[in-house]
Amino acid sequence: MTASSVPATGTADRDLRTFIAGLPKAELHVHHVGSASPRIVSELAARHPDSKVPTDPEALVDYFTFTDFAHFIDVYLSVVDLIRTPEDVRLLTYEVARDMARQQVRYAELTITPFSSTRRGIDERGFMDAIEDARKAAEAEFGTVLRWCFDIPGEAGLQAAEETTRLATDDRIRPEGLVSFGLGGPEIGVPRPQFKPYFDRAVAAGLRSVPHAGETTGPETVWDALTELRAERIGHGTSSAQDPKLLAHLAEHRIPLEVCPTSNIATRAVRTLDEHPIKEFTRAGVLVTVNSDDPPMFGTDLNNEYAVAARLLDLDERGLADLAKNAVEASFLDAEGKARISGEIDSYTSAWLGS
Ligand SMILES: Nc1ncnc2c1ncn2[C@@H]1O[C@H](CCC(=O)c2cccc(C(=O)O)c2)[C@@H](O)[C@H]1O
Ligand SMILES: [Zn+2]
Repeated sequence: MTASSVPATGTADRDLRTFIAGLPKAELHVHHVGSASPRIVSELAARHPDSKVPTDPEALVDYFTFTDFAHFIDVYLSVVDLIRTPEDVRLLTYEVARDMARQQVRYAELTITPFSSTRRGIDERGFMDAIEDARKAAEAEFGTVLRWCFDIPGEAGLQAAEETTRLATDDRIRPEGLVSFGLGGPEIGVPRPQFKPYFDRAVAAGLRSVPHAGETTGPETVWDALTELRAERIGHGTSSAQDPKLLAHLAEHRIPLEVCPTSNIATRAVRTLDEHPIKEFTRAGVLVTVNSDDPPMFGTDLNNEYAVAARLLDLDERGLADLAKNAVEASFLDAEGKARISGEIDSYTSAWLGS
């Protein structure tokens, strides 16, 4: 690289990052507890000083460096342990929405694991009221629309599945903002088909099926998610790239993938960004959405994930706008909500490009 090409590349990258920062966006794969910023984590850690989570935001960077997926889940659960009261839940949810609004996120489907909170003693009514209260405040004050995905922490077993399904389907407790039903945590040793009866009940109650699959195991897990759990979108789906028939199936049936590039590196599911299969997905015609998963834990945010995708997919502003519109299309918003955000994306992009 010549010395003179350095500033030119830097400028183009900066311009694209500025474009991304203002681009209206939707986020479809982001975890509630995994979105706690260093500021929120240190505030919660200070409230609960018996925890092993560092209170110093700088020390958190080391604490959030993972040796593998199992280590990530251990650290994740230590942050779950910081959330002990409905007021902690409300603070977390409201502050997460504020961070989203700063990034021009207009709509987010936030994955929440209510079982992890109810089993730690938070009253279920208090929990639901706290997330709903924060959802309404966030929409009124920041203009960010939140919807919930309740996920089963698969490794916690069928009792967790039963409890999550009850909380998601019982009209007396399920929150108004709930739209979908998921399955998270480790995949190794946690076969997807055992969760079929729970997904059947959730789908019968009107929820959309969005399990994690193919993040840490092979394409057969994605097939299981499709055939047994009736998945309408796939969380990660990274290993789908190993199975051309699966890629063709995802493309033909318009089953979107919720791709989270930096997460896959941080948990060591993929070795390097350059080896990430996102390009193979778009080449096969799969509807790709880009997401942040657990942004502060992975040292990223949604804007950075769009910049990563721009590099891996060689996208310009129009390509990035199309990527943002993929997320709107793949969302569980109604037609009017989709048209509104897509329209905003188009207006912003036209104004930016001066056309
Ligand atoms: N990249 C990710 N890929 C997958 N999942 C991810 C990712 N990021 C965040 N999660 C979240 O981690 C939770 C894991 C919780 C879990 O395994 C567990 C096991 C045993 C007991 C308990 C408990 O609470 O006592 C919890 C999942 O439910 C999911 O929401
Ligand atoms: Zn996830």
